[in-house]
Amino acid sequence: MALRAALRKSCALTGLFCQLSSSRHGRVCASPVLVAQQRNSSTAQNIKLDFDQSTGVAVMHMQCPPVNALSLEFLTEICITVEKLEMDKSCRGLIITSSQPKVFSAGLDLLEMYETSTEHRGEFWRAVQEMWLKLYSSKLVTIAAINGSSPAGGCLMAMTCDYRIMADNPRYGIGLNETQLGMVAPFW
Ligand SMILES: CCCCCCCCCCCCC/C=C/C(=O)SCCNC(=O)CCNC(=O)[C@H](O)C(C)(C)COP(=O)(O)OP(=O)(O)OC[C@H]1O[C@@H](n2cnc3c(N)ncnc32)[C@H](O)[C@@H]1OP(=O)(O)O
Repeated sequence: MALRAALRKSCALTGLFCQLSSSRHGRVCASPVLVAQQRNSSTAQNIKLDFDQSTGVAVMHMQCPPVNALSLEFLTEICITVEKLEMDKSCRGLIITSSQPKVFSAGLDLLEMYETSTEHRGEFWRAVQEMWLKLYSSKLVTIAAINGSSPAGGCLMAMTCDYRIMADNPRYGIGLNETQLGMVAPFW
């Protein structure tokens, strides 16, 4: 409850709620650094992280153009970001959202599965597993602020958060479409 009260007070979250409600109708892996300041912001390759120490709430903006497709590198970056936040005792909550217009995440990066080696696909699917397990088992309160379409792996990511809030726009879809794609998630 205390955290939720803090969340309500958070300017970051207020901004996000405004954003959500008003919207009706070759990569290098780098990790963000948290420094002890009242409010700080850091940018990695595909993630912009805003952390407000007074509320303990971090906002992770996914900015992996064009559609936040979850590549091996991006999945790794997400995991490292969550791990770093978990190690910071002043961080209690994490909001995940997108900087890309109209899309929260297009799900798994299809190019990781097309004409790649068996070894690569194994590594990729293990990273998928690690990402959702990390979010699902995180001690942080996690919220997906879904400000765009979120098919397949994007939906998985949202499902593994504690709470989901989605922009009210009929153009934004969410759900698992693996059957349509003829895809079966492998044994890990
Ligand atoms: C809580 C417990 C949980 C337990 C869970 C247990 C485990 C369960 C296992 C679950 C397994 C999950 C498996 C997941 C699989 C996947 O995620 S496969 C990927 C599926 N994704 C899609 O089918 C999405 C396809 N994309 C779209 O529908 C649209 O692109 C969009 C996201 C709605 C955006 O539309 P729009 O804004 O019109 O952009 P586009 O022009 O369509 O696309 C822009 C460029 O982006 C490229 N792109 C789109 N999606 C992907 C992708 N997924 N990977 C790679 N690239 C993608 C697209 O090709 C365009 O590229 P260019 O043509 O070069 O511009």
